[in-house]
Amino acid sequence: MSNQGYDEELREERAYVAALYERLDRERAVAQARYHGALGQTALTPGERETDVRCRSREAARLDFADNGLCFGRLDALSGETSYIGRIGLFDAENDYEPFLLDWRAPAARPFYVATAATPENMRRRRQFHTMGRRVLDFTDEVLGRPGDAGRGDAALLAAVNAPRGEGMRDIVATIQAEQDEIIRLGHSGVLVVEGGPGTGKTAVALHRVAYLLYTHRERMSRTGVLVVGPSPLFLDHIGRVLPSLGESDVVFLTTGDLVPGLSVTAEDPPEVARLKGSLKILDVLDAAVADRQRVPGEPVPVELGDVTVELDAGLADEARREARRSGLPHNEARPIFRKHVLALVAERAVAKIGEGWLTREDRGAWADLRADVLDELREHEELDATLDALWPELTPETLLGPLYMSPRRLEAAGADPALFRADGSAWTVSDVPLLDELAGLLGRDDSAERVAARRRAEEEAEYAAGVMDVMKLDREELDEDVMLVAENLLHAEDLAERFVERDTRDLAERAAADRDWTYGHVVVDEAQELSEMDWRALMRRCPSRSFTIVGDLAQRRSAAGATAWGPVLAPYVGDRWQYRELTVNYRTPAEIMTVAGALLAQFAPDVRPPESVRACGVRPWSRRVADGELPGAIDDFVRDEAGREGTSVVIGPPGVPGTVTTGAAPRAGGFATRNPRNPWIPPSAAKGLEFDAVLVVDPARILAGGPRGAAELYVALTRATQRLGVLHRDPLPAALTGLAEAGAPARAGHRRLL
Ligand SMILES: Nc1ncnc2c1ncn2[C@@H]1O[C@H](COP(=O)(O)OP(=O)(O)OP(=O)(O)O)[C@@H](O)[C@H]1O
Repeated sequence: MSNQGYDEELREERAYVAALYERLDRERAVAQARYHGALGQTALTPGERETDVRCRSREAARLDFADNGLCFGRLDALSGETSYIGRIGLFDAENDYEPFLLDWRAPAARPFYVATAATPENMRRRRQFHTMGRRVLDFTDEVLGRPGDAGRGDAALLAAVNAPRGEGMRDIVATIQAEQDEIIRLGHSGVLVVEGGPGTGKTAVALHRVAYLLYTHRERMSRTGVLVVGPSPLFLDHIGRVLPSLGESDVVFLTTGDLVPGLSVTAEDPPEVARLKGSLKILDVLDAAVADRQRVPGEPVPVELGDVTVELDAGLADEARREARRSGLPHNEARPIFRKHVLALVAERAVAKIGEGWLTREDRGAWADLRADVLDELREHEELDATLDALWPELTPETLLGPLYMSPRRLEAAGADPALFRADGSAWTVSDVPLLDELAGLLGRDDSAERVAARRRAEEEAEYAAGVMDVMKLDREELDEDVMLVAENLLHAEDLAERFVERDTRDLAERAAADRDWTYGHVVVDEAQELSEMDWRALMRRCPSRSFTIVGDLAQRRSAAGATAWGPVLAPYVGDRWQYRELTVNYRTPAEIMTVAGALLAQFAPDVRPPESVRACGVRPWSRRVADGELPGAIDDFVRDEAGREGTSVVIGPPGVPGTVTTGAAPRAGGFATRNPRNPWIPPSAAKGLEFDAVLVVDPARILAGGPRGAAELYVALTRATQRLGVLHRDPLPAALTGLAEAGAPARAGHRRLL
């Protein structure tokens, strides 16, 4: 295209995109007006109004988000048809809803992502816009279907992956690659496992798949919501803006430590303990621990009644216990059965003793009367009540698990490994969370008292509503026609009562996160290699439809309880009915850094192929040996150097070093990094899933030696950088890292320019 032709087309594209923004503004004004109208709505019940307001506000927010990069490309078909592709769809209401702009998720937009020179999908040309704010700066074209032409032109992709990183992850709608698009739009509704090395876009793909599923199954998904599970609060924060930027909000973000409502746990157990707790074998321990809390008295317990004293002994309690267990109900729900049986058996003994010499069972009526009297007395018997509580206590997951850990006797009785002992029972760790979740089911809830109270409340409300109806009838003549109609339509006082009951006005994400029994329409599991068998069990419970996108990389696994293969982890829930896809291109780490990380990978996981970097950056990663006393100054140099550059940076050091934050906690300034809060020192575990423009890895040999999965931790640390990697080491450099360029001490006054 000649310069003049290009300029002419650019002018036309700018005009078209400007017109799209005008249309967007008009739609926004309408959405805003609808939102304000919903707020002022008086004809609806409070619950209906709340729903209406939420729906309108979501629509307004969706249009607001679309403002940023509204239209990013254009497709020209062989047929001569032209489509513009963007974040949302905009349609011509006056012309049969012809699209002005196609939503990236619409089927017709698919060729934009997958068409290549070799398989043009009936397309002639793909055009990508480079925009700033609302303005199209320029565009690049690819002519499709001409043999010999290069594949997809990567100018837009390279610009995106080279751009300095800012606050958190960005969406990739403008540059989704064909191998990613195939996964995002995959029709399979069951379990999908996506594996790929560091930086291959697993997280990005999983999040865009969520947006796609919400688009294609909007009705079902927005009722149930989607759960995204990530490795740490820091990671969830990092990815938190991607879905809102795609206009999606019905998504709950949790770590496995947050799965039980009311708890938010980040502490970890030592690897061996985590492995024990993470194995499905722990289920037998939990069963036995619950059974161990259903006891019989060691010595007979005297029960003193007005006329007689009888004994509650082991035989009697055991009979009641067997009866309660036979019910198959969870512990707390079987409790009333146990109590009822003990009372009945004690009452029988008491009646037999009181009636000794004058009353036999043949005198049925008199026996029954006396038994009823004795039962009344037993029900009010406080000491017996306390004994029954001790024999079959009401338990919560916490009051079962905490005392279990604190008692070597209880651990032994439950067949547990003594390594599970801990002095503070309630010092919960992330490995305890699925156990607490399991126990919630095993223990159940004795809600008989609540049910009686709820029935009473419902009766009171119905009574109140009946009173209202009476008043309405009395005032008939004074009511205007509309109200009369409403009144006539009220068939039952119960219906009216229901309208007085306060509606739950929290949005879906809040309701779902607070409800252990909530079941989601789809679950995304990120860094899935870290999850234990027990974590999977807790997650599967939350999605009975087994609709999962699972993304991970077995080579990056650090948890001793994590997965070593996907099949065995999934088999108990879906057999072999799951799909597997692989991502192979690294969009984060430049080739120079990946070569170093790849050498390490070849040592600890020789069968795994490192992903291929999409670009090189022309800068060799470096290393420098420092003495103990030099380390703080060398870190300072890095911090100072990076402070003068655009983008983000981090110092990753071995865990356990003073100033290192613990796994999962938000990074805070600490240790050597105190002088620049932009450069916190975090352990490799906390860096999982994150990325930074520049990374300084400290003491790699100590990271390697730091635990059974030290090599995987170092691999994670090395692959966080998008541009620059430096390594400071006090011990000799691990053999795998000898590919790093050796750097001398920088001149104090200047910047190190090796980076
Ligand atoms: N198609 C794309 N266009 C632009 N950027 C992309 C694309 N795919 C991935 N990226 C970018 O590559 C980086 C790595 O992506 P992501 O974090 O999803 O990788 P990952 O496979 O989850 O990595 P890890 O296993 O290390 O956590 C992100 O900055 C992401 O935005």
